Amino acid sequence: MNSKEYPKIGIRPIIDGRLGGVRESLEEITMNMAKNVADLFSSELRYPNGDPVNCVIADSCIGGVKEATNCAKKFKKENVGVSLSVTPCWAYGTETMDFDPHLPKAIWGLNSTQRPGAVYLAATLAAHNQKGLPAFSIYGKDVQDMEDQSISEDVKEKLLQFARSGMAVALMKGKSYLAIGSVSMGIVGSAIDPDFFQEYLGMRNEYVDSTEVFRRIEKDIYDPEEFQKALEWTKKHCKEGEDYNEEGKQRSREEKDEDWEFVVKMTLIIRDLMDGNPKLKEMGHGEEAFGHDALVSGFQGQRQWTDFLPNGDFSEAILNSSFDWNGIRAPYMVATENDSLNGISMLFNYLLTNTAQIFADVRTYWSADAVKEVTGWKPEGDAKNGFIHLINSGSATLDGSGKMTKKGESVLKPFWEIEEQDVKACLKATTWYPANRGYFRGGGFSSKFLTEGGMAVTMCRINLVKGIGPVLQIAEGWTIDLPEEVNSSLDDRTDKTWPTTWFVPRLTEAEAFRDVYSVMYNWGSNHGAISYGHIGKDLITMASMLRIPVNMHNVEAEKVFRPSAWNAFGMDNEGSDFRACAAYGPLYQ
Ligand SMILES: C[C@H](O)[C@@H](O)[C@@H](O)C(=O)CO
Ligand SMILES: [Mn+2]
Repeated sequence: MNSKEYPKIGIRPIIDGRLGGVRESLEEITMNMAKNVADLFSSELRYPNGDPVNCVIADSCIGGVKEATNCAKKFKKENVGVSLSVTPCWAYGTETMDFDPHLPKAIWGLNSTQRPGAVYLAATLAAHNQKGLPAFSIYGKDVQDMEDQSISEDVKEKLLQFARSGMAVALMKGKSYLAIGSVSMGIVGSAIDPDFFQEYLGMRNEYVDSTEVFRRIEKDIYDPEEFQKALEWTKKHCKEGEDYNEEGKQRSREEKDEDWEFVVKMTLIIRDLMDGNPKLKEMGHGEEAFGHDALVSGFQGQRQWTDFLPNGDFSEAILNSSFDWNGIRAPYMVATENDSLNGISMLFNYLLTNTAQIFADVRTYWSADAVKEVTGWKPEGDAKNGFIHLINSGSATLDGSGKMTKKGESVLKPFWEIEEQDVKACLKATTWYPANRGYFRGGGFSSKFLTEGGMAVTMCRINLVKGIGPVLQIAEGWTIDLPEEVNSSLDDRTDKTWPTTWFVPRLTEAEAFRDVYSVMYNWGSNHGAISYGHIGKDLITMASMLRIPVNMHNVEAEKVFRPSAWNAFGMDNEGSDFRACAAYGPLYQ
């Protein structure tokens, strides 16, 4: 996507409008605050295509309503999706405030006592709160001279947390979730709730029956040259594993070769359904060339498709990875089992980090005693309190093997930081086993890797709860390594042809994080979306922008950053989150 098409961050320099000395003395300082923040955002934040985030500054400082409305017009024209007001001085709250009900907004009032920047901040936040337009408050801890135009570390952190989360909100607006197929095995997340998408995320829902994938395979509605290139790459880099199906259930070599061709075609077609492909227009398929403008999709697969056709695991895994036959590229967000709520959870993580995502069943809690009982090994170190087995066939990115490195550490990274050796290492760590024919009667292949331990990760999940609406749950923690024989023993008890991640959440005093068992027990669904890094604070900030309450998290209290209005809903932060979200209702209602 061309970065000009992405939403921008709008910056509003707010000034005391009194001419005859006051305003004149502040013009340069105020405009410089805006320019410095714009430089910060463009240097620190990237769009999903890797380009620096674009900022738009109002044409003039805003001292009154006329300049405020001029700025609003400019922001609309420039596709501004996030709004930040900055000021070193007093100004007139309701005359200068940002009135747009859909723009995530914040105000930075400089803590410099020569002029009352903090007073403007408080006065205007009061206006925002009274008018039901919640805004984030940014105010530095230490007084700085007005002439000191640097951005202190604590202010920088808040500005970036706000901007990352606001940009994620803006990037979702107007884009689609594409459901390919419908409900998978009674998984309620694959029964799309269009009101959630429309009212909370500002997103559209697109639907195609799975037969559309089949039609395009049958009618060769995909790029034949790319198919050949993709098949060659797949044969060379995607090593097939042993067939663990019992004798009578194994597909012949010929059938497996046909399956490889089939799943490669599925991959091209699912991508084209999401993004479109101009090549299809050249081939005379003008309508198919458009695609469905989907930022995220879900493939039902089970059961009707997989009961007679090769499964979607190859397609989901490759599309979720940051590379394919065309080289290193941004990952696609594709949910297996068409679990749209886990697809959105993956999308939240992705838009906040620009890294590929692991889709997993939250499959098993292993207590230390149970591990000792089964393997003879008494868990120690990070595993001593037990751990959770995250595993699902299909949508786990191959980046999730943790074979990419940065300064010698296992990481997942934005595609523009990935190097060829990272790709090779991930492919080498992945084996593609013939699909379990008990589950996948139609055959296909499942990706298998074991995630490297020692990575900070965050698992999240959106759940829809009758009477509340959407709630978000978040568990920060780490991946862990188990001794080889312990890993094999536990993994072999499950589905050894699927990707495995051993996960330990950070434990806290909170009930749901009292121990590892409680995290599993309180998880609201069979699935979770796992991102590299501890990104819980950004998820919490973003959720508050969307008015989605967070029902469970283990993020340190000092990192929780929500609109100032939330404070008015009580002193218990987590309870006030629910009360505020209920009071404001969905962002796009
Ligand atoms: C193959 C199996 O049906 C799996 O798809 C099943 O265990 C799930 O992943 C359920 O979420
Ligand atoms: Mn699953």
